[in-house]
Amino acid sequence: MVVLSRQVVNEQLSSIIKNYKSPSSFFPCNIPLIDISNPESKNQLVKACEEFGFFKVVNHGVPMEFITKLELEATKFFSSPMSQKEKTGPLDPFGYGNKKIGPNGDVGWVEYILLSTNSEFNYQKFASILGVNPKDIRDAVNDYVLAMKKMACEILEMLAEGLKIHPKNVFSKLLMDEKSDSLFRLNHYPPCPDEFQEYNGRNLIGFGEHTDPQIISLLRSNNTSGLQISLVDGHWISVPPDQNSFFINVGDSLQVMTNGRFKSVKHRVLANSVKSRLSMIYFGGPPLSEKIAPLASLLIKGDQDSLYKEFTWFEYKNSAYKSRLSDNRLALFEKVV
Ligand SMILES: C=C1C[C@]23C[C@H]1CC[C@H]2[C@@]12CCC[C@@](C)(C(=O)O1)[C@H]2[C@@H]3C(=O)O
Ligand SMILES: O=C(O)CCC(=O)C(=O)O
Ligand SMILES: [Fe+2]
Repeated sequence: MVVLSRQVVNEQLSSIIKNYKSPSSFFPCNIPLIDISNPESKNQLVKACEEFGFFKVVNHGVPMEFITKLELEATKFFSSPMSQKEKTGPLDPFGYGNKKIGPNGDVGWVEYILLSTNSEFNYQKFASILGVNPKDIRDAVNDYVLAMKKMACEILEMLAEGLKIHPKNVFSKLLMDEKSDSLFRLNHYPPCPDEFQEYNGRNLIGFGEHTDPQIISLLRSNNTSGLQISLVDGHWISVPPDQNSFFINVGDSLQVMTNGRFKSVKHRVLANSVKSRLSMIYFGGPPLSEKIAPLASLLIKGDQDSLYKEFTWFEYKNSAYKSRLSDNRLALFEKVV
């Protein structure tokens, strides 16, 4: 990162700290660990989505080469001068972002690249500014995103089978659709200097608490800690990093499609004082026109009413972009009983 004047940094920090609400407590907890190469793990997957909305996946079959190649390109990008990185922005809504998250005043100790997996993002511009071979970064993102889509679909099909829903592609077809509104994000959390870490005697927020609006998110990070998930009782637990595994979380849309049976997990990232954290996240989303509603088969079986009003992904996304990061975005769409 470029060296900023102390005044600028202090202003940004006090803004980040102002947004910091809940105290950080660390509870030992076993995060579900799932071997997706074993077809028997379907029930475990369902249980993890019901209890936590979060789990760790091993034996994922994603070639290590895809991961390391993208990590290398991302590291090159984030270590280039700020003036160059800023040329790839501003976020519109895709491109480079620094400290500002979303359009409504949220901030964090993070810089990132946000891409649509479909739109023709201008890799050429991106790469020529960096002075790297455009093909390298484009290929690295494409290979990686394709592998994420495949894994996300495998997991969603196992979940449908675990829930005994037919056909098993009810969820995965939304990601397979050529109009699927999926995103890809590279987050870089620079080490946060000690004197700032201890500011107010609290940990600084890298990425504030939120739920992901999409169907499912697949996260891979380097070996730096920081990610925390919130348990139903409101306690935060730290997720030990593991660069060889993937962390999956249920998004708001999947919570709705399962009529609240699966939980969209609240999560956040704390800044680390020593090491930088690099994470790559694939957000699997439906086409804009898709109606997001509980699956009929889940309602009939349980003889239950839908907990949610009807809405399309377009409507939900618009509403999400009007919200603050920590807002309960689904609240607006819950039926009042
Ligand atoms: C305040 C914000 C910032 C949002 C939109 C809105 C509410 C939720 C945020 C996220 C969270 C998940 C990834 C992301 C890309 C998404 O789809 O929703 C984020 C997006 C952004 O970082 O722009
Ligand atoms: O960067 C991370 O580790 C998680 C960030 C996150 O939750 C997000 O971008 O939605
Ligand atoms: Fe997230």
